[in-house]
This record gives sequence, structure tokens and C-alpha cells, in this order.
Amino acid sequence: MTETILRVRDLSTRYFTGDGQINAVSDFDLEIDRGEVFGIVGESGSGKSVTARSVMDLIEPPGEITAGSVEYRNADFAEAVADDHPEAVDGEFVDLRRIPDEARRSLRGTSFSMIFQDPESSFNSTLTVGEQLAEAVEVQRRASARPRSTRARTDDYSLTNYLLSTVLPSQRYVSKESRERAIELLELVGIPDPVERAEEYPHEYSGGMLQRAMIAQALAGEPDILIADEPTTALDVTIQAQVLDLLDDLQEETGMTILLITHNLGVIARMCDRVGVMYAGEIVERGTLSDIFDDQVHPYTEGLLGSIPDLEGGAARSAADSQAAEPRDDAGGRLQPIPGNVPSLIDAEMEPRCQFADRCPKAMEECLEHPPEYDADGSESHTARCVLAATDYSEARALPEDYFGETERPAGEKHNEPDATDPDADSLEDRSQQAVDNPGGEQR
Ligand SMILES: Nc1ncnc2c1ncn2[C@@H]1O[C@H](COP(=O)(O)OP(=O)(O)OP(=O)(O)O)[C@@H](O)[C@H]1O
Ligand code: NI
Repeated sequence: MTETILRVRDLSTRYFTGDGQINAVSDFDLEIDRGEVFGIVGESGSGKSVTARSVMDLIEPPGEITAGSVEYRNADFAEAVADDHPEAVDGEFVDLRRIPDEARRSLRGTSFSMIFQDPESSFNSTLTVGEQLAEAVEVQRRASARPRSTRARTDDYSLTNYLLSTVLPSQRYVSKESRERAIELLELVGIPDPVERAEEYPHEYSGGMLQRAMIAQALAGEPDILIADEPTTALDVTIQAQVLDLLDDLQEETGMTILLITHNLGVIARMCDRVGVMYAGEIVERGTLSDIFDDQVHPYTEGLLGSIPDLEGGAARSAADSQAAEPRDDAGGRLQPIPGNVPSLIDAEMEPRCQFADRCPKAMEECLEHPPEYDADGSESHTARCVLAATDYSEARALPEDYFGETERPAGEKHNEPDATDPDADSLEDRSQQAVDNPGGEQR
């Protein structure tokens, strides 16, 4: 039986900059089941990282979460906060935006953990990797030593830690147990010679090894939910595949829930149960892998799928071959560019229409209104913020090519069967040809 563990509703995050208000994430909804791997994919600037940071409450000025709720299901936690903050509790769910910062932070590491593209940012260069993992373990021990509480935790641990540290060989380890657990974690994530490697500093690790160590650090608190923002993008293809395998195995063993952010559709296909396609701060289409890869509705999703990166090559290669791995290909695994510009998210420049309309080969008059999430064919979780989920494309209602002025609108794709009942059917072909002849989309 599945149950929802994370429920995000109407979340909006804005940046208040000199250029104006930037609508990085708008009215964002998301539900993730316990044990599920949910992927978010989209072009650069679509709001993926801001979404992840908003869920983790890591938005910093000039950014601000301006609306919405982030509800986390945990019966014990709900009970603990119910007395002081009844308004934040809905059954077993707690709205993390309606509890004090301190209570919310108490969930970091133990309920929620995050891993980033850049592992250096997660480590302190002056401490050994083992010491830092031990500290993460200790955070979990403290949290589980007493029931979760919204009241401040008294700090009697520091005295204990001090006493322990004076009798241990390594002064910086919090306790013998946490040191041992740190080594176990390094072993768990596949770091060879973990006893020796624990004594090394972050700069002594290779990129792939440090990425593994960061995963170990994130897992130290046995989180319910792991948020992974482009966790393998900085790695070469072979190492990417190894790290993804590791995440996959760990997910299976621990049953943790993962929110995986990537702009690599190969990673999505390999790791995820369901996926949300993000554009201009919204999920524009979501569903199971087969909904998105085989039954997609939104022309933006189609555009992203124009090229599925090859991750399998890396995956299939054996460890022995990896020495001779091809040089890293920056384009490999990245989304292919879709013609037209990434939309401005500056509030004053945004219109209440489909944000993709100015790049869409199938934009119609209806697209000038902001589309709701329509149910789409396929699984019951398949939805699309696109009128094409509710109505067929009609050439008669198509917006003129130059409707959005300078912006280039690519022509309709050739494989679209012209609607047999549409008298203007072949003009679609004509328009395609024009766009090919005149890719800049300039006026004739
Ligand atoms: N600190 C900031 N100040 C101002 N604007 C910001 C800030 N951080 C993010 N933004 C804006 O929020 C929008 C979404 O950014 P975000 O980093 O979430 O994109 P992304 O989908 O993660 O892209 P990428 O694939 O490049 O990581 C962008 O328009 C960006 O300019
Ligand atoms: Ni990002």
C-alpha cells in the first residue's frame, strides 16, 4: 500500500532583485509516495533547484517563499507539534512552513537530507571525511535519543562529547561508535579502504569518491526523504553510472524516498518511478515514466525528448574498462536545446498564458490563457498543463507564426498527422518548410 510522504501545495518562491521580482517557482504542487523516486526534469533556469531548496527551507535572501505549504507525513512528529501548533497539523501531516524554524531544522539530516552537484560545498576542508561523517551520525543519535520535540533541545551532549573526546585516540571524533559508523558508511557507499580513507581530508578524494562520501553523509541520519539536485552532473559518464547504481541500491535497501533533480532524461529513465517536467517554475507535465516517455502530451516534453542522452553506454561498461573511458563529453546526457528562448521569469514580463506558447509549434488561441493541469491519457497520475490534453490541435485556431513578435516559434513537427477533417491541413506542412528555410523566423 502506498502513502503520500510529501505533499507540496501552491508553493511560490520569488527573488526580489534589482531587475524586479523573479517568479522562480509558481503555484507548485507535488505529491510523492513513501519509497518512490520522483524525478524533476527541465531546462536550465526552469526552477528545479529553487524547488528543491524551497522544500528543504534553504532559500536565502533576496529569495523568499511567498506562499504555499510543504507537508511532511510523520505521525510521531505530528503528535509532538500538535500541542503547540495545532494549525500546522493535518492528521499525520505537518506543514513545515507553519512551525518554528527550530522545529523544522530538527528534521534536517534525520527526516530530510539533500545532496548537491558540488560535493565540496558539503564538506569542511579542515576536517577529515571520517570526522564529518561521524558528526552527521551524531546528529542522528541525538535526534533519536529523545522524542522529537518542538522545544529546544538542551545541550547536555556537548559535555558528554567533550569527555568522550578526551579519552579517544582521535580527539575530533565525537565517539567511538560514531567513528565506527562513519567507516561503515564509507564502506556502504563503496569507498575502498574505508578505515584509511576516513582519516583523509576532502581534497584527497577524487570527484566521484567525494560524491560517494557526500551520499554517505546524507544517509548518516537515515533520512526518510533524500533530495538530490543534479547529484552526478559534474562526474564523467562512467562514474555517473556507478554513483546512480549506488543510489539505486541504497534506495532499494533503505526504502527511502528520493526527489531527484536532473536535466538528464537518461537519469530519469533509469532511476525514477514518476517524473515532473518543469518549465518556467511550474510542472507542465507529470506522470509515470511511460506517460512521459511514450504518451507525452505537452509539446515541451516532446521537445525535451527530441534527444535522449545515452547513459546506458556508461552503465554497461565494466569497472575495468572505466580506466579507458572516453573523455568527458559536456553535451553528453544534457537536454538538447529547444528552439527559442528560455522564458523570462521577471514578474513584470510574464503574461498569464501558457509560458511555453512563444516556443510552441502548436500554440493556439486557447494558449493565451494560463492552462490548468488537465488529466491526460495513460496512468491516473498523468496530467499536463496544456490544452492539447483536452482538445485536438487545430490549424484554424493556431496563432500566427509572428504572434509573439521577435521570438521564434518552430514549425509543427513533420510526424504530426494533419487532421483529416481540417481543410487547412497541408498549410501546416507549408509552414514547416518555411521555418526550415528560414530558421531565424524573420519576417518574409
Ligand atoms: N539567488 C538568486 N537570485 C536571483 N534569482 C535567482 C537566484 N537563484 C535562482 N534564481 C532564479 O530562479 C530561477 C530558477 O533557477 P533554478 O536554479 O531553480 O533553475 P534550475 O532549473 O535549477 O536550473 P539549472 O538546471 O541551471 O540548475 C532562475 O531564473 C534564476 O535566475
Ligand atoms: Ni539547478
